[in-house]
Amino acid sequence: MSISNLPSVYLDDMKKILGSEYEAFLDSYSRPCRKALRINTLKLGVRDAAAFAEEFGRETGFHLTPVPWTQNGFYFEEEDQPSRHSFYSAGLYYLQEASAMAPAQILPVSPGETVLDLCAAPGGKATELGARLQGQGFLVANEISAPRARVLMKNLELFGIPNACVTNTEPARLLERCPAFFDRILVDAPCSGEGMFRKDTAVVQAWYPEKVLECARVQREIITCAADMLRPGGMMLYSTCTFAPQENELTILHLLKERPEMELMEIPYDAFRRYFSEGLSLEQLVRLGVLEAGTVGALDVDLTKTCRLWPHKIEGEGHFCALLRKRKPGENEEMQEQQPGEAVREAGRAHGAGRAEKRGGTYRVGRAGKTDRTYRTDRSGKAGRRGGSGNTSRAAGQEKLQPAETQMIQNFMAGYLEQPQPGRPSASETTRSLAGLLREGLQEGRLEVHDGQVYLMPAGVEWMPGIPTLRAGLYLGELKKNRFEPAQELAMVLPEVPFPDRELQTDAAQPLPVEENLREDVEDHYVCLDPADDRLERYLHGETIPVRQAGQNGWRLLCAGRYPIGWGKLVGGQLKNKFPAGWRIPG
Ligand SMILES: C[S@@+](CC[C@H](N)C(=O)[O-])C[C@H]1O[C@@H](n2cnc3c(N)ncnc32)[C@H](O)[C@@H]1O
Repeated sequence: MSISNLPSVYLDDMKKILGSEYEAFLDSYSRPCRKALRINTLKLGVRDAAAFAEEFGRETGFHLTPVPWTQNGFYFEEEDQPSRHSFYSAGLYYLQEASAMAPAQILPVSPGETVLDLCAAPGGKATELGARLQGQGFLVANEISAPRARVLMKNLELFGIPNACVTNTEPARLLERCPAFFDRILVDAPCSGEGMFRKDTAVVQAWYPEKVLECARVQREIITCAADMLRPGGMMLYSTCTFAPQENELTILHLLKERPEMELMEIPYDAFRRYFSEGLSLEQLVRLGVLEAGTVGALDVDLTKTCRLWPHKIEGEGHFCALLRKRKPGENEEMQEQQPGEAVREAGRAHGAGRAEKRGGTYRVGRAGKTDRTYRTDRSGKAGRRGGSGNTSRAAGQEKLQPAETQMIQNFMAGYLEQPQPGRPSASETTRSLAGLLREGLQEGRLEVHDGQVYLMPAGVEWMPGIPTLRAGLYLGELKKNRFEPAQELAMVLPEVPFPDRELQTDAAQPLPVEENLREDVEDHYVCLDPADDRLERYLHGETIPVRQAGQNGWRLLCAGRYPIGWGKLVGGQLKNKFPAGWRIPG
């Protein structure tokens, strides 16, 4: 990127903000942008980043270096082309710019929490938040744009997140249904994108000076709605990929004035101090002419608690992050006086006690482990999920699952949720716990069927109609005349093959000796190919592929190495392709 292509108004502003660092900042435009990927911790454990980089690098041929401010982010080299590796189709990682990994890293998220990503498409942060829940709790990933919401849904499905709901609505409408509802909220706001200028010339071309204030107006609305959806005691992370203070520190200032119950938190700098810089102070904002000097005296806030990521200081693009918390009632007097509305406070208290309930019936939430397992939602039907428009309500087409049907589904799933036998090498901890969660869901009978489509519902959540929803619960497959046809979404949440040492099929024509530790029932469930086998690529294009005939004809989970990528039906040494048309990679 040449500096001569950058708007002069933008450069003037940057010079004022950066002062003596301006030249170094300009130099960063002549440095290449490093590409990065983030490992899906639902599917792979990363305990020691350096060791993982080496081991996974050996397995894939990638040249990986840890991104220092994340636990599971790695730079790769141009030649690695991880999007073309079969592990990409197994959902083992997400390609994401290194600075963009920061917001989801900074927001503390633990299994069991109720989390909202308010501006979520295409899912760079939502996939990480979902992975961090480790199947427990609930993620609502919302996106205002319908086409982008569909991309978001696909990415969450590819990541195998079993407890996510994808909604497609405006923040204000979501707020009507969910006041004081979420434990954690991420607001990765639409912005003027100045921090991406180095990486993407299209963003430079789309920029104009007024865009900064236009975005700032939208951000103020979004962040205020988000704060009202946060339960007292909950935390929110606001981020942008721009440098303009009007979209960053001033948006935070606006929120703190409008919602005094919100407080700015120190970003845990122990982990991040070396790489991130402080946000601009009130005095700096006055010097820049974006804040009136007269207002500063009345403000009691330290905006330097926010943080900025600068491309001349780190190997990443420009970002801004602010961590906020909503005080609980009684934490201070001022907050109690100005809490926005009695209803919100009521809902928040109930939620704190383990169950949120808004009277009038817009929503109720029972926490995991409760016997109340009703779950309601607007859910798009088959056509909707594959790109149609309508959201059908739950009542339409809902059927009762017969005990024999439940049994059939349980039998089908059981083959893929086995615990490794004692003495056999075991799958990763994460994988085993995910298998446990699925088994638990089946045992608790959290299955629902709509127009023949079977869903596994997250534990103890009830979601009332009224929110346009693309996906809620995990789509397991379809019931057809006493048959169960598994869905791609199910393939993506199934654990890795629980036999790490199993030999891989390398040649369809050459039968492998049956390994000692391989039982017939395993042969009846999986086809595992070497991750570099070109039959995987052919499968991803939609072709039928030849494989070794082992066990009976029927459904097989095709795996890249040990990691599932999709279904096929084995018939006489041919694996008939069941990879959905919408997922196929153009040939
Ligand atoms: C920076 S992007 C989000 C990127 C995403 N968090 C990720 O990591 O992949 C901002 C998103 O906000 C959405 N958006 C635009 N206008 C909005 C509005 N008024 N309210 C809520 N979201 C909006 C955009 O469609 C866009 O997908």
